[in-house]
Amino acid sequence: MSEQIYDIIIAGAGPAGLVLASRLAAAASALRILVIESGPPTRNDPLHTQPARYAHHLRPGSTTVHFHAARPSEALGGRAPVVPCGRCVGGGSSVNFAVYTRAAASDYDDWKNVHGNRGWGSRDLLPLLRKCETYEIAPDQPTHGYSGPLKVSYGGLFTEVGREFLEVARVYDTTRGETEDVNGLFECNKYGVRGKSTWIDSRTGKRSDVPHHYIYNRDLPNLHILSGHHVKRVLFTNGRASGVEYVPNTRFHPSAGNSNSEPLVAHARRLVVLSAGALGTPAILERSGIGARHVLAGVGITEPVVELPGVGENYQDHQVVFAYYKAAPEAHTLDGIARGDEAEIKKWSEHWHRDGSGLLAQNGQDAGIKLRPNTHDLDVIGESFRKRWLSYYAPAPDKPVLWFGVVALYLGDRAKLAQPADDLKAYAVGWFLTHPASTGRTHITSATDVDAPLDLHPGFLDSPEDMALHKWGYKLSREYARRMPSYRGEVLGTGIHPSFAPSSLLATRERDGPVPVDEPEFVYSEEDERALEEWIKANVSTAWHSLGTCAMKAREKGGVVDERLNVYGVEGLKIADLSICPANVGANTYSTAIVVGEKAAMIVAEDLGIALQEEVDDARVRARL
Ligand SMILES: Cc1cc2nc3c(=O)[nH]c(=O)nc-3n(C[C@H](O)[C@H](O)[C@H](O)COP(=O)(O)OP(=O)(O)OC[C@H]3O[C@@H](n4cnc5c(N)ncnc54)[C@H](O)[C@@H]3O)c2cc1C
Repeated sequence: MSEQIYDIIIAGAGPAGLVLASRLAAAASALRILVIESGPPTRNDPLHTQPARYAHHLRPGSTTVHFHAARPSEALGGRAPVVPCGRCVGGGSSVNFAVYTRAAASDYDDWKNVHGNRGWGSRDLLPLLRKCETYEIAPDQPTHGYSGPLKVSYGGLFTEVGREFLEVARVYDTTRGETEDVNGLFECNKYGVRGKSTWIDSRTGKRSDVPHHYIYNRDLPNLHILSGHHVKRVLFTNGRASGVEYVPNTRFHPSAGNSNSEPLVAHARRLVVLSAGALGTPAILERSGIGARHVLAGVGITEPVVELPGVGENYQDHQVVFAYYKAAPEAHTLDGIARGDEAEIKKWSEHWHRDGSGLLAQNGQDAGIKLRPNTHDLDVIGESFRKRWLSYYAPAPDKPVLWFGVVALYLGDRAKLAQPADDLKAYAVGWFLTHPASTGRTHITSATDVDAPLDLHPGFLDSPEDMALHKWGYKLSREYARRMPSYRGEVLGTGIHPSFAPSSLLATRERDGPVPVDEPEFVYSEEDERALEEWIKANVSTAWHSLGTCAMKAREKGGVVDERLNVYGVEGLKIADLSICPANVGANTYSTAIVVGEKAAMIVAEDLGIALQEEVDDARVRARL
């Protein structure tokens, strides 16, 4: 058995774990830090650095994403959803869609005031939200940063469907108005004047992932990243985390035998941090004997190290649905790149290499709104949502109810297409629930086998008010999409839209172009409503935003960590990833993962008595703004 000694061991190289590792390694050269990551390295690989290549990572057989199959769900009509998570150096930050959105201030304020975590309110986290970013979009915005490692821009090309979505909104929805900054934290329900921003560098067209901007570009000799290895469990000596057991990932080390082989050991003199994400971290804790007694007993651990019933509970996600429409042949979409069309990739690579522009420097998601219902919308949504609206949303005017917007590609199953043509150009008008009422859980099924599937129930649609919001989302989607000049009818195929009766006006048909913006809205019969519900059950899926499974709240309320990220009941063990979120955030989750990493770095630095370095202003960026 090989043994190694470090000061700090971090399990998982996702964005939160790597931000933490980078900040600490830069601040104290004497600290020896080891990060152990299940997946492969990502350095200078265009599949990671070119933002538009994200669909590649979601293909079957992907080596950079792990597909967690959940158990069949009654609320989904017996369907078993799949939750993919990034599994590579950078975690989700290296494979995600690079959509830049930020939570509502009140989301973080809830973490502080409702869940009792001092230091985690919006005013506490704002300096960290600024510290991580360089906002290339506009100068002097009060909540944005201008010297952080991660660049934020509009990307390399404004798609037709993005522009058209906003043009339709200006005429079709005159109630909400526009704003310069949809991500300023303190307001929502307005359309961005230029659309949506991205985690993309405007100068190079590169993805703003964490490895290339916090790790690979820095000289950190005291930081070692061991990729291709799974952390199996945490080791304890007299109630203190003293190291980890880990095994080679047989996918990258086939000669290592199986994942049950004799584990390797790394010792931590000062701290072990779990940063394996909302599905990885609770699994490591449970394999280490920390969790609910009945869950641990179920896998043969009869003597828990610490009994913490909250481990793996409180799972949350955003429940996304996409409704697809055919786009005009001349519209720019990411379909060719997503299909791996070499000529298309070569063409756009030339732009990308030349000046960071074009479709490869894009994510196809350049228009949308963080939406709240008005009085009329509340009537459309119906009574099942009213109570949640009054108790949760009405008192917090900065909280959206849906993210609603356009995505310039067909991301669905090609086997469902009526005509799986290679020249299909499509766009979705899709939505996700920003704070679904439904929650779920995840637990291990083996105490020893790191490759054993999880017992995962994400809980999609378990609460009826979530269904009501999805139905509203679809109704809006059809109305926006068919008014856009690039519209050429719905994408036809099996289950791509609800099975409305052929006599219904809503039935999908071949169409040549858009309807006038003042076209009357569709009216849904009871039969249409039923067809829509069945379709939502069949199509709602993860928004790839898992969180909350080791919540930061009081132990007696199911909490797993305290506000200093310490796991209850042991010493020397912290968690730094999205599993700590006590409640959801109304936005895509990358920015929150980075902020958790930045906050964890502050907390650990305070604990160890070291000073973190500040970011130095990038004068070149300032000159360009
Ligand atoms: C396909 C996809 C698209 C997304 N799109 C967007 C988007 O456009 N915008 C946005 O804001 N957010 C997006 N997200 C979400 C965002 O990327 C995640 O919320 C974020 O990455 C979570 O960060 P994390 O640090 O909590 O964990 P993760 O990113 O999940 O990282 C955890 C890491 O730990 C590793 N790990 C797990 N178990 C072990 C183990 N036992 N041993 C060692 N290593 C382990 C994993 O391999 C992984 O690399 C997307 C995510 C995905 C997957």
